[in-house]
Amino acid sequence: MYTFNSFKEVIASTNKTDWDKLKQVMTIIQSVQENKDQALYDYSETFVNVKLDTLEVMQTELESAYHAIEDELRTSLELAYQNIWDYQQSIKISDGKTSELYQKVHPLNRVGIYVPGGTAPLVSTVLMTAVLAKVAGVNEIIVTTPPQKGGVNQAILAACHIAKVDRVFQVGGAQAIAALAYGTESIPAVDKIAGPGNQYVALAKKMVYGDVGIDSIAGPSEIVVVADEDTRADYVAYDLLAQAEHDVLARTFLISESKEKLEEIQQKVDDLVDDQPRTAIIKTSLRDHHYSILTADKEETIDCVNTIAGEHVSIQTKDASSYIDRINTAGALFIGDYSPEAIGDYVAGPSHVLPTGGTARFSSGLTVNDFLRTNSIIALKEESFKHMAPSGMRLALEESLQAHHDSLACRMEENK
Ligand SMILES: NC(=O)c1ccc[n+]([C@@H]2O[C@H](COP(=O)([O-])OP(=O)(O)OC[C@H]3O[C@@H](n4cnc5c(N)ncnc54)[C@H](O)[C@@H]3O)[C@@H](O)[C@H]2O)c1
Ligand SMILES: N[C@H](CO)Cc1c[nH]c[nH+]1
Ligand SMILES: [Zn+2]
Repeated sequence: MYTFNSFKEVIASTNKTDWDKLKQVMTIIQSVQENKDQALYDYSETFVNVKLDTLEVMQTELESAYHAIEDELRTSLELAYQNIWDYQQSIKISDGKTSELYQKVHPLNRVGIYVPGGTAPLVSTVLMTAVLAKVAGVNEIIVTTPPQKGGVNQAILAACHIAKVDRVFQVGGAQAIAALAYGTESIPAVDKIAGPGNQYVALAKKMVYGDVGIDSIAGPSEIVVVADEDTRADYVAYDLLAQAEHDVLARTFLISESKEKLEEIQQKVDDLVDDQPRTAIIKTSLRDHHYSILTADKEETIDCVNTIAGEHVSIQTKDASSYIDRINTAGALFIGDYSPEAIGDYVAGPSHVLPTGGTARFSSGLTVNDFLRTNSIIALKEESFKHMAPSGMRLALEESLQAHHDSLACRMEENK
């Protein structure tokens, strides 16, 4: 158990780039740039032991998968689809009011979406990304997801059909990010890559950024839970297990001003962990990346949450709503007993693709607006120009940029 002071040193040292892993990822990216499709076939054999005949999944397979999955699964996907669509539509930015100065919004042309599938097929991620691109009006949506023995997961394909994804490729890891960034014989280069993934995917996105757009660093999952003396220990325990089961690198943070509650929750986690099918992953994650922090008071609790800048922050105290205005670095904030993080993973509406590793200090969760770009419009009338230009001319002289000055001055002189 940490105090906030002892924890501060730990958190400062954990959010650093793993340079050795980054070098491995760089080798993969360079290999895809040089050998294109062949590198993708080779990495499929190396990393997932699958010998592929083709990289692309046909559209007809998406439709067949949609009809083949269980009715209950199809209905669940469709409910999630609708909630995601409605929420994203409600937050979509639009053109500024037309005047002499305003902003115009344009959908991106072609985007690549990464759907994780290493240790679990993240069906929900298809909807939490592609639907947003669709609401934005993106012209072409390309999904990549790791190859699987026996073919790509049927529910992932069905979700791609529901979201009207244009093309699907069975390519995973850093090699998928490289293919989307630079293109291969089969996979066209995209304008922006979005979607979460493990450390290799996250590092690859970081490396290709600039040659292509990325959404954020959405790496191994994290949760920060705040509990008080009345919090349900079983609820919190399951919430911690739910994030720990994503990855051995997943991080879980539990904060309370009550030492007894921290101990009770810890005991509950210990009691439940062996019943989970992914117990090996969970135990490693908890052993290496679980932090239980005892804080002195509410101010310190808030300071601690903001310092972590976690992907998910779940407030399960009696005064949960009072935290909303005070937490300013959460990827997403979950308030009260009936907003568990897992409801956000699947069906609430906001995307579950969120920044990790402290990057929520400066990045936001994925939204429809990540698939739009804006440009400003400057369409001045003569009168407005003539009002502004003398100041511009003076500033140009201050910068020793005579041609800038003259570009304005010649228009001041015209039609005098
Ligand atoms: N932050 C978010 O928004 C968010 C959302 C959903 C999931 N996630 C995270 O996504 C991740 C999914 O991870 P996953 O592993 O199950 O699937 P993944 O699809 O992200 O990665 C699997 C691929 O990683 C590559 N890989 C595996 N081991 C490698 C190695 N040693 N060297 C190079 N490449 C290697 C392989 O190509 C493999 O196919 C988890 O970390 C989860 O927490 C994050
Ligand atoms: N919790 C993950 C984001 O960290 C998203 C997810 C998808 N499926 C289940 N969970
Ligand atoms: Zn999850």
